[in-house]
Amino acid sequence: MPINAILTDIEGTTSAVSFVFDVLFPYAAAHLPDFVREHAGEAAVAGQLDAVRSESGEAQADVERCIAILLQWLAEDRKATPLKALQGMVWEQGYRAGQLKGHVYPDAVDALRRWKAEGFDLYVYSSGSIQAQKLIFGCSEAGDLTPLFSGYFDTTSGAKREAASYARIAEAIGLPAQRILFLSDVVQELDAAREAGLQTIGLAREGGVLEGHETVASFALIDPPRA
Ligand SMILES: CSCCC(=O)C(=O)COP(=O)(O)O
Ligand SMILES: [Mg+2]
Repeated sequence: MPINAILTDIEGTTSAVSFVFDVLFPYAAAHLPDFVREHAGEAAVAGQLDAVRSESGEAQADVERCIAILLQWLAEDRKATPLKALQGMVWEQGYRAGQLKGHVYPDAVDALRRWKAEGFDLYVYSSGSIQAQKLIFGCSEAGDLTPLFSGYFDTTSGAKREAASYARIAEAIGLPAQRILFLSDVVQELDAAREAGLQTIGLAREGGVLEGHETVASFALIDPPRA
């Protein structure tokens, strides 16, 4: 079945896991506490702190307690939407200051450019917030890659291991699910996407197989089904 659109994960797929774990997460851990203290009175941050209170079940948590909860979630790599939103805000400062540059594998850059030129519509689905997605591609080592993408999806569309999230995304894209190819390095995400009807290819950059899915080590080896 030919596809019209490609939906890609970021961490472990277009970009190195080590960039997220060794650069982005430590940057957030170092700067998030002061960022939250400085901006806690502003609506965008205050709203996320309310979401932290709600998701943690600690309705009375003050700003310092919210920071402690956020740092705990960060250490656990919990894909909590308020943490992800605040990380995006903190990383924005790092990218704007030139302290961060987004890592995107050269094979991913080449393939995304080629697929876009061929007429495929490209989308991103990551647990990182949409702001964080635009930053990693917009301030990447390969320059501004955001003109390649037609849309971005994050955990506000649902969790990445749930089929309903992919059904929601297909509806938002406006294509039948089977016309969308999803790329990821996590088998549970590929399983969920397939359950929703999307086509799937796994990325195993260190080699190996993502059980039940066609698996490649590089975007250079992906040949999207064409009409
Ligand atoms: C948008 S870059 C930061 C990635 C991130 O915060 C994360 O949790 C990775 O999630 P993914 O769904 O891309 O594996
Ligand atoms: Mg991933």
